[in-house]
Amino acid sequence: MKVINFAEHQTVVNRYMSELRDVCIQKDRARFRRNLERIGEVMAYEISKTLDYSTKDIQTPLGTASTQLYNDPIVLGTIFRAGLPFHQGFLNVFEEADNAFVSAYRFYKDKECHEVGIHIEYLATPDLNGKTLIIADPMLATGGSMELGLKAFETKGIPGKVHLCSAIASRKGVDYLTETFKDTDYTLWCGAIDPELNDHMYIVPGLGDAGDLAYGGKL
Ligand SMILES: O=c1cc[nH]c(=O)[nH]1
Repeated sequence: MKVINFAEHQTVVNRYMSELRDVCIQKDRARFRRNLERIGEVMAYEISKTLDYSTKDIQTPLGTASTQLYNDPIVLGTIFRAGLPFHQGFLNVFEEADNAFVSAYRFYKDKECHEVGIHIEYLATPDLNGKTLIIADPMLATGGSMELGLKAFETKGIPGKVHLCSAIASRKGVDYLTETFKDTDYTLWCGAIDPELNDHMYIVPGLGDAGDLAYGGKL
């Protein structure tokens, strides 16, 4: 598996990332969602460079223009709920794509929120056989929900190509997925890779709870 870290490059993505993380700016929910969307748009553009293209002739009012168009049948997969605005960014770019959804939530062994696992409940996906699957999961903490989300999707067909996308990943999550998918040609795209996970499996410095920041608190 190949890992791409946008934070290693001097691009506008770093500005979107800093706004997501900034404890004052992130209070503006609409802006928080839009920044996740914008990172999705840039990642989608970068992924478009890896697709398979063929030459097509386009009839204009004045003649014929020859152009390179991609052939990949794209499916955009997302993990509820924080994945939704990130997913929208990919869909803005690959607007003809099919879509797949899975719900994953953490369950805890005690009131102090010590995590024991991730539970998959809802799954809605088209046939994935031979498709180019792009999974949007903005916070890659342990890597568990990305792995389980992919496994859940794979019950509906084996994709030809897989792109795993996160806005912020932890070093531990990246190492876990790199080991788990070491014999694959998957690509993991990260807006940044942060050094730590705290006792509650939140990424540090991270940004907090992406789902709550995008959509408000939950019970
Ligand atoms: O830091 C984290 C980790 C997982 N999910 C989040 O929203 N934040």
